[in-house]
Amino acid sequence: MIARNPATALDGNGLARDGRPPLLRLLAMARPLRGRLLGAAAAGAAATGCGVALLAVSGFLLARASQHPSILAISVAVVAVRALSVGRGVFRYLERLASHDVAFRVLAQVRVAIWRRLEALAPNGLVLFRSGDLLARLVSDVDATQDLFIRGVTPVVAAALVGGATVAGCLLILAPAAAVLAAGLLTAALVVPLAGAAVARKAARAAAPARGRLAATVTELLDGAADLHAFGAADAALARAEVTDAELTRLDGRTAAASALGAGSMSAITGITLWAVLVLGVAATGAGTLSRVPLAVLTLTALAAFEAVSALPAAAIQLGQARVAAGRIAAVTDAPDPVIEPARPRALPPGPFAVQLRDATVVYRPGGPPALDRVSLDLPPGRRVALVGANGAGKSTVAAVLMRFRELASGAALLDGHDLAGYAADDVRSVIGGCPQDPYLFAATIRDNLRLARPAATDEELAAAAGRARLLPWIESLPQGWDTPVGARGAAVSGGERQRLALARAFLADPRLLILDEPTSHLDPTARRALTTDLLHATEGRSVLLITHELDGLDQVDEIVVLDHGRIAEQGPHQQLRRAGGRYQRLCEHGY
Ligand SMILES: Nc1ncnc2c1ncn2[C@@H]1O[C@H](COP(=O)(O)OP(=O)(O)OP(=O)(O)O)[C@@H](O)[C@H]1O
Repeated sequence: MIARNPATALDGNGLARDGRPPLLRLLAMARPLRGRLLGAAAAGAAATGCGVALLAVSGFLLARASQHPSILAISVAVVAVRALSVGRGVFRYLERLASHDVAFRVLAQVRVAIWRRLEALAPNGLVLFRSGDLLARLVSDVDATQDLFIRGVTPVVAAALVGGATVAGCLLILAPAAAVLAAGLLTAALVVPLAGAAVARKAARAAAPARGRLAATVTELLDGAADLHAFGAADAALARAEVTDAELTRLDGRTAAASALGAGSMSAITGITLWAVLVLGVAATGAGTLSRVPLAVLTLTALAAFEAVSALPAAAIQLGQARVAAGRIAAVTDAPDPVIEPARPRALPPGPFAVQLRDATVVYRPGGPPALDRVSLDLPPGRRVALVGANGAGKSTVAAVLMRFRELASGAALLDGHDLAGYAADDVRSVIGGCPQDPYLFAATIRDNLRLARPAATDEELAAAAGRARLLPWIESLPQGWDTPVGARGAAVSGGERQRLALARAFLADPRLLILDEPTSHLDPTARRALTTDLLHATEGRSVLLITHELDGLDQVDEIVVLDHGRIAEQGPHQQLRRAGGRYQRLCEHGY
């Protein structure tokens, strides 16, 4: 029989959207690990029980020893003290081991679930989140939810079992004292934690978003450092980060005050209860209904009983924070799908295919103007089409639709005559893709950045792709050649080299329909013309959609489509549009 690995046996869909509160959904993820969680609770209760029993037996031993009995009369108690001391340590260790094991396994699953969701949402579904805030959700919010398993389950079970058993034990010694102890324990276990959580609730609700804001602000400060310095805006941006930091410190201060209040109230309730138990016990001893040894046992047992509930006020506050964190995680996992995956995806056609848009309409904001308004476009195999138009005309939106990053509001997108939405998004992106408008270079070597497109690419294939992007002589001239690091976001290479690296990456991926979204942006006019000439040369005979503001060289493409405010203003070959007296002619002659 194959052993089931509890980590992989977890319910990976536990985070899926449903009607339950986010914290309960997290708890449900631990369902396959409930045996461990129960074991942790049992071990926690045993450890706390050993602690209470240890003090009770010690009380008995001390009081009985003062009466100078024979060693035989106390030998059982001596052995019990040793066993309970060892037992307390061993059970506490087992409890920590099991509860942390459950917590970390669930946390790992939550992180994977969030990451999968981020993958599905990127890039269009993530525009509502700041990247630093997403990082805070992925790291600190997920960390905060571990308290659900470590402090939210075991201490509560231990407090209920051990508190109840202790009161029952005391009932056998002195009923009124047991009643007082029960009242003290209930106040400490319910009133103090609930009051502490209520005081900290507002701070807990505000602290996690503030932590996300601070992470986002710091990330943006680092990413935009050069621009902030260039515009003399660094001090103002730093001041904004300091305001968020001060707010977070104030909120953490409130949480700490609530914790301190809880700890102080706990000590006060313990002292008052103990004093009352002692008064009742001494009175009973004076009345002759209680002897001295049970009095010592009763008093020390009452003192030890509070150990069972001492962790609850802090646990209640931390559970409040875990609840907020779980809500922030759910906001990511519940974010609406930018595209709907088909239940039974269609297989991709084996050979060349045509791609078409039919009256395609895209609306980004409900009620807002369409970014694409009934656009129809034909991209037959082997045809090179250029998409031109002013900023905001909708060119990148066409690319987003074709790569299944964006759903249509109406109309159709077809691949090989079938609805694009019937294919799995990943399948579509394996055959339609290329170079995004703002390509990302990782802080890795040139080789690794290119291999991103095809991890198994051989050195010859890498060299061929780099050659097509006219990069090879430059790479070979570098002292470290292919192993040259490009820096974070390609900061250690020039804008033109960055563009060509992105282009080489697109050539290496070699999708059947190559979409190049402004591959010459950020370049000077000479470099722009050179790169356009190179890429038109390198893509001869292939299916290409070239989105560009660079009109030089467009006489080489088969068709030019001019977009204006989301609509096709005109389309046709360069020679025809160049003298048609329309938008394209104006763009060529006046640049607007
Ligand atoms: N994620 C988004 N959310 C809301 N509106 C968006 C989003 N992306 C684009 N838009 C809007 O849709 C319209 C078309 O944008 P798009 O990026 O397709 O234009 P473009 O022609 O590629 O522009 P550019 O030449 O500047 O890259 C613009 O008005 C833009 O503000």
